[in-house]
Amino acid sequence: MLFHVKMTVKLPVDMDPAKAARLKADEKELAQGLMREGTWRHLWRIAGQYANYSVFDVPSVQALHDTLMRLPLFPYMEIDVNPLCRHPSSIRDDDS
Ligand SMILES: O=C(O)C[C@H]1C=CC(=O)O1
Repeated sequence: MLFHVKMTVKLPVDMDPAKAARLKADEKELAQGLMREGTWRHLWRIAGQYANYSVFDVPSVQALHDTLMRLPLFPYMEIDVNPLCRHPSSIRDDDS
C-alpha cells in the first residue's frame, strides 16, 4: 500500500542544539535504512520549509503508523497522511 505523507518538523526554539543535532542524525540513519529496504520510496524537501513530502510503501495502515512512530523526530512533527491508488490515466506500470 502506498501513502503520501507530509511531515512538518517543529522543533522547540529552545531545544538544546546538541539534542537537535542528535535527533536529526538518528532520523537520517533510520530514514536511509527505510529507503534502502524500499519502505520509504520517495523523500522530497518542500522548498522553503522544514518539511517534506514522502511516499511510503507498507503492507498496512498499522505498519505505516508503527513506522512513523519509530521516527526520532516523530514527537516534533505534524504529519498528514493520504492513501494512494493507481490513477486510470497513469502511463507508468510500476508506480514509480
Ligand atoms: O528533514 C525532514 O524533513 C525530517 C526527516 C525526514 C527525513 C529525515 O532525515 O528527517
